[in-house]
Amino acid sequence: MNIGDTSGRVIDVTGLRRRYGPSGGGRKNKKDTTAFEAVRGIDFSVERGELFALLGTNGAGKTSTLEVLEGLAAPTGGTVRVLGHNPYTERAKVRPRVGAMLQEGGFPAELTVEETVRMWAGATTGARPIGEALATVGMTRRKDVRVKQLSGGERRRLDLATATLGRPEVLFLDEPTTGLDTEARHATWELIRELRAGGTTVVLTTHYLEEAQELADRLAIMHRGRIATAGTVADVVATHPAQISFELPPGYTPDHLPPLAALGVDGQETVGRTLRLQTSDLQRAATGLLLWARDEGVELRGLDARSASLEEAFLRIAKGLEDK
Ligand SMILES: Nc1ncnc2c1ncn2[C@@H]1O[C@H](COP(=O)(O)OP(=O)(O)OP(=O)(O)O)[C@@H](O)[C@H]1O
Repeated sequence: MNIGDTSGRVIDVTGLRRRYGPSGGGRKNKKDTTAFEAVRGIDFSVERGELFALLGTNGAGKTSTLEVLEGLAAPTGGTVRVLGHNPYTERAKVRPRVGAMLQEGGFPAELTVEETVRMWAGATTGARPIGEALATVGMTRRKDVRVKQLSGGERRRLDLATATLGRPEVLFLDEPTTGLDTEARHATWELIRELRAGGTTVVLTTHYLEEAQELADRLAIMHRGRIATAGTVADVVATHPAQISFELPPGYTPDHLPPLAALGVDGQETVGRTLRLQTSDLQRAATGLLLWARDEGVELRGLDARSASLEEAFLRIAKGLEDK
């Protein structure tokens, strides 16, 4: 029995695979006999009202995943449920309840912004008023401009206006702020936060780690078709070491320091006079070093102690997997 979406889980992805080429979908070129598996068995779920971010290197498989969730492509393996339904075979049940902002909106170039939104509203169940849709994305003053005359950032805003027109329960955003200037990016974040506060479940892909850090309740980092790590920002960051760096005092070498392993230091490197220490116990290592410096009566110039950032975690994951 299909019970629809009564639980808190709005999206359920199990063992998802997507292949392009002869035995999958994708390329139309019949001479092309190469197959490529862009998504290689991934699992994740998204709870109602959550914002889930898919991060990853170029070509990691984010868009390929999102297209399956949006019902635009069938998986070549695994199962996907959106609001309790198969988004591909039961598209008619799912489509009215979701909004999608694709990487390329592809609106008719000759229509004005307002005409575009009106046309879209005609095909959207329970569309919000056109004026409101334009106002939310800050496009009211640009309503009479033709699509072909819009800047890249303005097109993204128009994409967002149409994606949110039907007040969707689930919103898919593929790189929503790519090409936006800083102000427009922050305005878009604000809008996404408002939608989320109103109960919309959001899945977004992004290349901006700051965006994921700002918005995501949970995230997954994809690399070459697989999920390398997933969790809250804090979970992902916690699996990577914190760093302490400082200049060695004049006349000192690393050998003068207290035994670093006993302070919880797992790794170290020296660049010129600067020593960089990695630790999974930042407080213990920092306290030990500071006490040592006080007892020695030396100054640790340029002292910097901080947890890993999402960016560092991301780079380590990408690099670590690249090396394998
Ligand atoms: N129609 C297609 N035919 C063949 N290969 C494809 C097709 N579309 C995508 N791919 C390949 O699948 C892989 C994943 O692409 P996808 O667009 O899902 O990655 P992505 O994580 O969204 O990347 P980006 O961040 O660069 O947008 C890439 O190697 C890409 O070249």
